[in-house]
Amino acid sequence: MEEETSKLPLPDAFLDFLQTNEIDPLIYTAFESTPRYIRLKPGSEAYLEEIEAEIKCRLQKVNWLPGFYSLPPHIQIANSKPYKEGKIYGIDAASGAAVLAMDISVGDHVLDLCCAPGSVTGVDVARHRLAACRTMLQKYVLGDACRLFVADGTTFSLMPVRDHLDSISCEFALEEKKDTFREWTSRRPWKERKRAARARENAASRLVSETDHPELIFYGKSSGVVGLSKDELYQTVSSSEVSSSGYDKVLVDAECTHDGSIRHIQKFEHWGWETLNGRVLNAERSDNLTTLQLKLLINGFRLLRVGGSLVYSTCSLTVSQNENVVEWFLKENSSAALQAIEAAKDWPCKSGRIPKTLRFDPVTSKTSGLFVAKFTKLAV
Ligand SMILES: C[S@@+](CC[C@H](N)C(=O)[O-])C[C@H]1O[C@@H](n2cnc3c(N)ncnc32)[C@H](O)[C@@H]1O
Repeated sequence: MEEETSKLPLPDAFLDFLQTNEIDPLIYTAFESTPRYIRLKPGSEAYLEEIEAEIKCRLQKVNWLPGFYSLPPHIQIANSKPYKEGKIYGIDAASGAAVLAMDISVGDHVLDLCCAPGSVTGVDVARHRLAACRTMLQKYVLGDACRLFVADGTTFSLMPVRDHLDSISCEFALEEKKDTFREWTSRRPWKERKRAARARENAASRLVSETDHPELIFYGKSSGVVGLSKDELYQTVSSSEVSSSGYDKVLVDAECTHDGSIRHIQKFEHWGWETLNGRVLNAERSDNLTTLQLKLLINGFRLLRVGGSLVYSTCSLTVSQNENVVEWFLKENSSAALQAIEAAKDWPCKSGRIPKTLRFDPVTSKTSGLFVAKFTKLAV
């Protein structure tokens, strides 16, 4: 069979990076054969034929991932009616698998520590990306139980709003409750907008006061925020309380070099290959990223309740940002254990270098590259 050749003119510096990190450059030859994926919004199944007619292509059901369909990579969906109407999401199947790996049940409190621009309840350090996330929650009418905080995921400390907080609320209720959160509206009162702008200025100039809290840029009607006072929302709990009242599920889809995403690497054709050094290859940036990934994993795990599960993922295929982070984390955390991902039996992926971890890549999986590890928190 004739070997498929890359259409991407990968520069020598990038090929060196791949070689150093033992990544097969072959994956970048698959960019024309890797499909695009969509997820159908639950409840939109009846519109499947209509959607196919609108985007002028047949959707191929992804048998191993419920609700997902593949389509040829050249089909654009962003301007299509079903996308604008919120019937379909553009999301890679590997990212869908990472979410499925969390095994979320109805009623679970889920924390997504690097959420933008995805649409799970969460935290992100980049305000503009989180604002895009808020737009998506509103477009897909998904935000009813969500809260979105602009915050650093390495230090974020807020617990889910649980029943025990309701009992604390009763104490507050005895006093006159001032400054309680009303139903969220995009039209903030002038005073509030002014306060938020001041907080942002302070953060930018690092004059953050000790009362500076993560900025809440959205909350749904059923998120538990409506009726709370600021003190109640921002109260902290002891580490022993976290074991029982922490999050049931945590996703740490960490910032990384994105080298496993062919579509991301393809963008350098427009950005200029010379910018690759600053964005992907720079050794100092890689070291900083590894530190950030570890800190995000440590803090995400700290906020997990005992018995809960945390999924760590990156779209890098380097060992340093994946297996090395996992190994270091396990060595330092006796309450952390890797968990096999039950749903993965039928997934088209490989094992990572550590048993129970998984690797998706364009050649093996026909998806974007993704590393996935799942941990549970043991009582110690
Ligand atoms: C790989 S992306 C997440 C993609 C997202 N899970 C999705 O599916 O759309 C990583 C995100 O981490 C955010 N980020 C970077 N540093 C962070 C930090 N210290 N705390 C929280 N988020 C951070 C970036 O702004 C970026 O949005």
